Parts: sequence; C-alpha cells; structure tokens
Amino acid sequence: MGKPVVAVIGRPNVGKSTLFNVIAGDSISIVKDTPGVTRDRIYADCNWLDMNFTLIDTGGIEPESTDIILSQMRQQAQIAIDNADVIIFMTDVRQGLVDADLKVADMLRRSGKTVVLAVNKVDSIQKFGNDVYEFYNMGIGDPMPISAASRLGIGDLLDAVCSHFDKASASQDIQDDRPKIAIIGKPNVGKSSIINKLIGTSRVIVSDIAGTTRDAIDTVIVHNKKEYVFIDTAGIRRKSKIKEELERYSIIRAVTAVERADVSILVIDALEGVSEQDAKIAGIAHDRGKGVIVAVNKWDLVTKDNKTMNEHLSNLKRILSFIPYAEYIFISAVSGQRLYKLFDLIDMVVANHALRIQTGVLNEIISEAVVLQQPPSDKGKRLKIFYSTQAAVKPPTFVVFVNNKELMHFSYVRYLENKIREAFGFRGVPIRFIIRERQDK
Ligand SMILES: Nc1nc2c(ncn2[C@@H]2O[C@H](COP(=O)(O)OP(=O)(O)OP(=O)(O)O)[C@@H](O)[C@H]2O)c(=O)[nH]1
Ligand SMILES: Nc1nc2c(ncn2[C@@H]2O[C@H](COP(=O)(O)OP(=O)(O)OP(=O)(O)O)[C@@H](O)[C@H]2O)c(=O)[nH]1
Repeated sequence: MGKPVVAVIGRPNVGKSTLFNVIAGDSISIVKDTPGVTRDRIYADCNWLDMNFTLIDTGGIEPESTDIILSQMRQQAQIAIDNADVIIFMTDVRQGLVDADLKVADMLRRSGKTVVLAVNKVDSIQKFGNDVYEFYNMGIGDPMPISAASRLGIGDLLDAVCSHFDKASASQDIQDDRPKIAIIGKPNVGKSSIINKLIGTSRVIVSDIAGTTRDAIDTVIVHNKKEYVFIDTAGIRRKSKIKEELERYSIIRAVTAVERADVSILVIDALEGVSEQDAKIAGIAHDRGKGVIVAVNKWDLVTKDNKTMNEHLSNLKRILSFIPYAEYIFISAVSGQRLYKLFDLIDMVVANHALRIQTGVLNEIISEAVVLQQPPSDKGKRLKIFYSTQAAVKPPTFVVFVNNKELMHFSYVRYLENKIREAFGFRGVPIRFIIRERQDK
C-alpha cells in the first residue's frame, strides 16, 4: 500500500512554507532528470525516523478579505480531507485564535480526519507558552507549540503525526490483489467522462475494504468477471472554478492517487496535445515507479486519415520521451471507442509491473549483451559486470554487481535496459537499476 499522505493547512502567514521547508529539507524536487517537472512546493517525499510519507501543500490563500480567506481555507481543508491521512492544522500564536480557525476546525472535526494542531511562532516557551492554551478551544486536540523558524518542537510534531500512520496502514494490510488504477491528467481532458462511461456499462460495486476513509472514494468496476479498483474517483469529480487551483489540485490528486495505484492512466486531450502540465503529471507516475498508460482521449474530435494515429503517436512519444516504456491508446469517452481495450492494457501492465525474471535467464541475457557491446572503459580500466539479479518488483528493480561503479555510464545502463526489454518486454512499466561494487575475484 502507498505511503501515508500528510497535508499542511492554515491561514496565510502562519508559517506553512517555513514548516514545509524544515520538514522536507532538500527533498522538495521531483526527480531532476524528468523534463517539464519544475521545482514547486506542491508536495515532497519526506521521512522521519524510519517512516516515509508524502507531504502536500494544499495551496496559498490570498489575504484579501476575511470572507475570502474563510472560503479559501474551507477549500484547502476539503482538499486535505479528500487526500490526506493526517492533517497538520497550523496556527500562529502571535495572531492568536481567530474565527476562521474555529470554523475550519469544526469542518475538520466533522470529517473525522486525524488532525494534529500546531501552534507556530512559539519561539520562546517562557514568553508565549501561556498563549498556547487558548487553542484548546478549537476542540481538535492538544495544541503543540512549535517554532518552524527556529526548528523547535518539530520532532514532537512529527512524532505525533507519525503515531497515526500505524493505524492507517494496519487497516490497509488486508491482502488485496485487484489491479489498482489511477486516472490522472490535467483539468478537462475527460477523466470523469471516462470513469462515468466505464461505470455506465459495467457493474459497479461498493468497495468492501472497511477502515480507511479513502476507500469510500474508490470505484470498483467489474469487467469480464474481474474486479478493478479505480482509485480516488471522487477526487476526479470535484470541480473548482479557479484555473491555478485546478491545476494544483490535479497535481495533488495525481500524487496521492498514484501512490496507491499499480498503474496510472494519463489522460491527454487529443486536440491539445501534451502540455507542460501533462509532462509534470506523467513525471509523478514515472517517479513513483508505477506503470503508465497514456490515453489520448477525445479521439472522436480529430479529423483523421490512415496516417493520423501514427503522427500523433510519434509526436506524443517525442514529448514524453522520459517515459519511453509507456503504452498508448487512442480513445473516446463519448463514443466509447476502444474504451474496453483499456482493461486489456491494464492487465498487461499490471502483470509486467509484478514480473519477476529468474536470475539464470537474466544473467544469460546480460552476458549476451556484454558480448555484443563491450562495456565502457576509462583510463585503461574496463567495466566488468559480475552478476545481476532482480531485487524487487513493482517496479522491476535489478541489481548489477560490477568491479567499479564509476565506469558504469548512464548510456550503458540504458543499453542493458533495452536488452532486458527486448527479452522480457516489461511494456508499460519503468525499470530501475541499482549498481553495486564488488571486489574482483
Ligand atoms: N517568529 C517566527 N516567525 C516565523 C516562524 N515561522 C515562520 N515565521 C515567519 O512568518 C512569516 C510567514 O511564513 P510563511 O512560512 O511564508 O507562511 P505561510 O503560512 O506559508 O504563508 P502563505 O504562503 O501566505 O500561506 C515569514 O515572515 C516567516 O519568516 C516562527 O517559528 N517564528
Ligand atoms: N468529444 C468529446 N468530448 C469529450 C470526451 N471526453 C470528455 N469530453 C468532454 O470534455 C469536457 C471535460 O470532460 P470531463 O470528463 O469533465 O474532464 P475531466 O478531466 O474530468 O475534468 P476535471 O474534472 O476538470 O479535471 C466535457 O465537456 C466532456 O463532455 C471525448 O472523448 N470526446
């Protein structure tokens, strides 16, 4: 099951960015070599002690008038309720407790979500300690005094946050081998239409895994007597009016939904082609080692001749060149064209994601590859590959033991990857390599 998701919410200027940076440290970036993925502060992969979690920032609030702040805070809180396992509600001891905090606290209480209440800017307990008590009035538990700027109380805060993870993951421990699919993509590409069309003609059953709140927003669709779990489909249907917010929301959704999925279906609008936002979202699935299917939707709107599909395909592949393994399908949610082929693709990609290659066969393929193309050398020293083994699935991860790591070029890893793909396929899924050094024998 996926990593827990923690969301930070709170009024403007309470110190959310500061806290985010303290917790996330340098890990705010998405993988650096993924083009089109900029460093922005929407989410970060974090860890505390031996716990890994995803921290999300539900977005800034424009401090215009109190009315607007309240409605934006509600929206922020709703995003957190929909997506997070634990919410850090941040307040500011110097601004004190304000009405909007109380209203949002009510909303959180009703949602039943786990909330950790942080009171920031308590730079000195002596000076501000007493002012913290008033935050008990929010009725969402013990306020924890912190100072994000001087890094005080952060450990206790994270301990409190992580103490809630066990319960969440324990209830998810139930063995569930149904394929899990996240439908992701920027606003308006047709995500809801696809899910609605699939729901409309298939049998839908209510998720039978009790426990986590997020299961309630998954949709189980039965196709050919087999169950498929479409993750976080409620998030798809949620609409917002503000464009920036929509885009931010589609990233937050992608990060949280992809985390729990085996395969992501990246939906692209056939008429618009691939935008930077699409590439960003694709990067999220790639980053997390999930299978990727690119579904080019609204294919009914494209005027076509017999070359059109290939032209589109090569264009898309060029722009999404950092996920060369992705599978493509051209569909229409409106006419239903090829929509059922999606299930075959999902089956294939899910199987590949969990595919395990026997060590003997793997080493044969690598030895052959080494014979066909000599490994690189540097200053008279040549790379030697001793042995390889598949260490993990989901995604398939190969450990390659070599004499000297420095000699293993990126391009040679790519070459080995291609050879492995030629032999075993792995269509639709990323492959990872871990290069290890071992003394020559
Ligand atoms: N004294 C004090 N100031 C702090 C602390 N944490 C943050 N600040 C200051 O509070 C101000 C707001 O901090 P940000 O982290 O930008 O707050 P934010 O909640 O992200 O604000 P928005 O982006 O407007 O939502 C900055 O000037 C910070 O330096 C703290 O622990 N103590
Ligand atoms: N012609 C055509 N229109 C489509 C197709 N799929 C979706 N649309 C239309 O595109 C618009 C957006 O579709 P939605 O399903 O709401 O898109 P979405 O990706 O869920 O949008 P957000 O909820 O904003 O993220 C709607 O007007 C749909 O009717 C398609 O295959 N063909």
